[in-house]
Amino acid sequence: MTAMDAFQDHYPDNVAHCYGCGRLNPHGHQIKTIWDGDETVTVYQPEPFHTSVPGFAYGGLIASLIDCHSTGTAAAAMYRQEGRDMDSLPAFRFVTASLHVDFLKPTPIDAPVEIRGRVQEIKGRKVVVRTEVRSGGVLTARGEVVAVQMPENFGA
Ligand SMILES: CCCCCCCC(=O)SCCNC(=O)CCNC(=O)[C@H](O)C(C)(C)COP(=O)(O)OP(=O)(O)OC[C@H]1O[C@@H](n2cnc3c(N)ncnc32)[C@H](O)[C@@H]1OP(=O)(O)O
Repeated sequence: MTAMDAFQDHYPDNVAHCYGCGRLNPHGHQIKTIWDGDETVTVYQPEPFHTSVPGFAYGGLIASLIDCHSTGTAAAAMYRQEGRDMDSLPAFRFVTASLHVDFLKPTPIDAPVEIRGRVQEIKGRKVVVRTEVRSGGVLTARGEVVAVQMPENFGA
């Protein structure tokens, strides 16, 4: 994997349909996340239809970006910890067990949103990721996600 490869570009097809991060979902956000040193970065341009109060992004969009940025970060961190390429098998795929968001300021809709994440903890199948959301360099939201490796029998 090169520095500019997005984590989501390596998701196996059968788990690449997520509304937030699946590259195979034409209606979804299709976010792209990369490493920047020990941090992970996603940059996303909201669309006009993501409006909450006119001029500002809907909080659910911000939560969704934090969510999928963090599950992607969790997977990438596990590969990194094991010194494995993201295309190697078995694949690490994470789902959200817990999503916490603090909305600090309104997030403008007409500028790119930058989400930066850091891994706080890796324990067994669990990865805790903390994120900060900025627009124009201004911190507008913080998030914390508990991501858990998707069980074989997910949904059973
Ligand atoms: C795969 C590519 C798509 C990417 C998806 C993008 C994000 C999504 O929208 S995913 C969809 C939304 N999420 C879901 O539907 C998940 C539904 N929940 C589940 O399936 C299960 O509860 C699941 C898998 C999260 C955890 O269940 P299970 O595998 O039995 O976990 P379990 O063994 O109990 O716990 C593992 C660890 O996680 C912790 N944990 C589990 N649930 C939570 C929670 N809600 N809050 C905090 N911690 C939790 C446990 O405490 C444990 O930690 P520790 O080892 O420190 O004790």
